[in-house]
Amino acid sequence: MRPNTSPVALRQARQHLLDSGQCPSGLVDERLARSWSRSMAAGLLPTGRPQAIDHPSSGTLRQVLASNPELLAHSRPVMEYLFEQVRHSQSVVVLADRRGMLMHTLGDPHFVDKAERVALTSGASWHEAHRGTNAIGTALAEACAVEVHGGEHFLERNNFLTCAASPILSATGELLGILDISGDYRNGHAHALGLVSTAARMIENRLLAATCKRNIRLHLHSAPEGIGSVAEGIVAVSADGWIVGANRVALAQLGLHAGDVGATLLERVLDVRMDDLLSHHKRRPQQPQALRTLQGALLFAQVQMDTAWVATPTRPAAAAATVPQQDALALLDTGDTRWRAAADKARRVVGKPIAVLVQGESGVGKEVFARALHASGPRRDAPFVAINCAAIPEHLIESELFGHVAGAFTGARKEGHLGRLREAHGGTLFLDEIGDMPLALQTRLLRVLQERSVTPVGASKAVPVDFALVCATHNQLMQAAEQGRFRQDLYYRINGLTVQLPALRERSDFVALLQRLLAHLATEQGLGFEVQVAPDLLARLATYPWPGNLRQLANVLRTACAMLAEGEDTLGWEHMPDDLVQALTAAPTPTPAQTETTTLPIALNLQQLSQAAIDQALQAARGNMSQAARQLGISRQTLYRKLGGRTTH
Ligand SMILES: Nc1ncnc2c1ncn2[C@@H]1O[C@H](COP(=O)(O)OP(=O)(O)OP(=O)(O)O)[C@@H](O)[C@H]1O
Repeated sequence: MRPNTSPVALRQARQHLLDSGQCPSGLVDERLARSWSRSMAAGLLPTGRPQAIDHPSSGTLRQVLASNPELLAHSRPVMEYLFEQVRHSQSVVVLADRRGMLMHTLGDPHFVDKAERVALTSGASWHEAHRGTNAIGTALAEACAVEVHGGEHFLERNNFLTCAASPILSATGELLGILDISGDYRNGHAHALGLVSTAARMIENRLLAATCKRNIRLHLHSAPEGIGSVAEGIVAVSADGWIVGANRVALAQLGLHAGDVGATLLERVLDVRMDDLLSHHKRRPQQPQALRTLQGALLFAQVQMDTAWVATPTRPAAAAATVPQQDALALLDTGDTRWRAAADKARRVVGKPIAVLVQGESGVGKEVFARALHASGPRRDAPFVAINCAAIPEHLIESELFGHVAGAFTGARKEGHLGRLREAHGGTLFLDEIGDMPLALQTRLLRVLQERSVTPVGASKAVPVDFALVCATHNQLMQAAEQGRFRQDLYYRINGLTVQLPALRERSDFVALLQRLLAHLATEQGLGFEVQVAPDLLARLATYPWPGNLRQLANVLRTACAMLAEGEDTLGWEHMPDDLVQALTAAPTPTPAQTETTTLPIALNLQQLSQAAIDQALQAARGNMSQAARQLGISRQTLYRKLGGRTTH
C-alpha cells in the first residue's frame, strides 16, 4: 500500500497474521493495518475464500446501473482513455458504485484464472467486508486513493493482483463510486495510482459541469494557461453568489471543505463581487480575471455559463421598476432597541439577493415583520406569498409548493396547479415554520434555490422562478441541523441574514406598543375615541410574561375593546378574560404605586409605576438582579435595560 513497505516486512507481517490471526503493529503501513483489521473483523481468513455473497441478479444489477446514469455516462469515455494508457500492461479498468459493486469493466482479464474471472465482471462486490483488503474496497473505506500490491491483499487468493483505485466525488463532496485499474502484479503499471487519480478527477469535472450547468462556473488556476487543464479548480456558483459545487482542487485553492459547499458565499472566499465578476465576463468573455483569495493568493478565473439560462429574464418588470421607497418597517417601530436593531439589519439587505431568516417565539410578529420587509422593498407591488410549512399535510406540501401538471396524480386538480413558489415569482416567498418541512422536501427546496427554477410534479421541464426568500422559525434551526433533522446546506442557504425578534416580555416598549395596538383597534372597530387602560391593570399587564406574545396581547385587547360599554373609554379588569385575570392576580402583590388609579397619560404613568416596582423588587431581593427580575416577571436583561443608566449594588 505504501511503496516503502519492504517485501521482507510484508512477508513477516503476513506470517504473523497467519500464525496469530492478529494484525501486527509497526511492520506495515497504518492504513494497511487498519484494512487488515477490518477484514478480520468481517470474519474473513487470509487463507480463506471471499465472503459468500450471491452474484446479484441481473435485475439488481440493472437497478444499480439505472440509479447511476450520470456517473456511468461520464465515466465511460474517460475509462476508454484510461484503458488506452494501460492496454499493454494487461490490466482491466473498473468502475464500482459507492458500495463496491462493479458496474462497468474494460479489458480482458486473461491474467486471471478462468474460475476467478467472474469476480471482475459487473455485479461482483469488492467491498472489504466481502473480499478483504483490495484497492476498491479500501479506497471506499478510507475515502482516498490507494494502491494495493500482491501480498498486501488480505486474501491470499488475490495476491497475484496489483490494483490502484480512486474515489469519485460529486460536486458537493459525496462519494459516488470508485475508479480502479487492476492487473497482474508482475506486470503492473508503474504509474497506475497517478493515472487512476487523474482519470477520477476528469470524471468529477465532467459531472460537475453537467450537474451545475444552470450555475455560473468559475475555472480557477494560479496561471492563466492552467485554466482548462485537469489541474484547474472549478467552482459552481448560484446567481445570488452561493457556492453550490466545487471540485477538490477548488476546495484546496479556496481553503474550503466539502461541507462548506452550499453554505458559503463566493465573496467570503474570493475578493470579488458577483456583479463585477459577471460584468468583466460580459466585456471580455475570453480573458481570465486576476482575483485574490481572502488569504491573499493570486488566482486566475474564467467564467463559464449557459447563455440560454442566463438570458432568461429572471426578474419581472414589476419588481425591477423603480418605485418610490416607503419604509413599512418604520411604521411598526415602537422604540424597542432589539426590535429596531433587527429591522435595521433587515432593511440593509432588502432588494438584495440575500435570504432572511426571522427567528423568535410564536406570536412575536415574524410574519408581520416579513410582510413589512416585503412592503419596504422594490418587490412590494408583486405578491407576498406566505406558506406555513407546519400547517400543510405532508402529502400535499410537494404539489402545494412546486405545483403539478394536469392529472399528475390521483386527486390532482384537473387544470393543474401553479404552485405557491411560482405564485411568488417577482415577489417574496415567506416560509413560516421552515423547521417543520420534511427532509425530502428540504432537498427539493434547496434545488429550487440553487437553480432558481421549479419542476412541477409530473412535469419534465423546469420553469425559472425569481423571488426574495424570507423564512421564519420559532425553534433553533442550527441545533436541528446539527442533529440531522434539518439539512445543513439548506440552513446556510436560507440564513443569509438572521434576525431575532424579541419576545414581548423582553421588550422595553410595552406601553408604546400597547398604545399603537389600541389606536389600530379603535380604527378597526370604528370607536371614534382614544382607548385608555386603568393604571393598576396596565402595571400588571406590563409585567405579565405574555407566553403568546403579541398575538395574545392583540387578541386580549381586541376582545376588551369590543366589550367597552356605551360611554366607556377605559379598559379595566372587567374587560379582561377570566383566565388572564387569574394569571395577573397570581403574580406578586402590586406595590402601592401600582394600585393608584390616576388618569395621567399612560406612558408617564407606567414609567413611574414600573420604576417604583423595580425599586421595591430590588430592595426585597437585596440587590440580587436575578431574584428581582423573577419577582417582576421579566428577564434579567429587561431589568438591566429598564434600569438604564442607574447604578445598582
Ligand atoms: N407589530 C405588530 N403590530 C400589531 N400586531 C401585531 C404585530 N406583530 C404581531 N401582531 C399580532 O400578532 C399576531 C401574530 O403575528 P405573526 O403571525 O406575525 O406572529 P409569528 O411570530 O409569525 O407567529 P407564529 O410563529 O405563530 O407563526 C398577528 O396576527 C397580529 O395580530
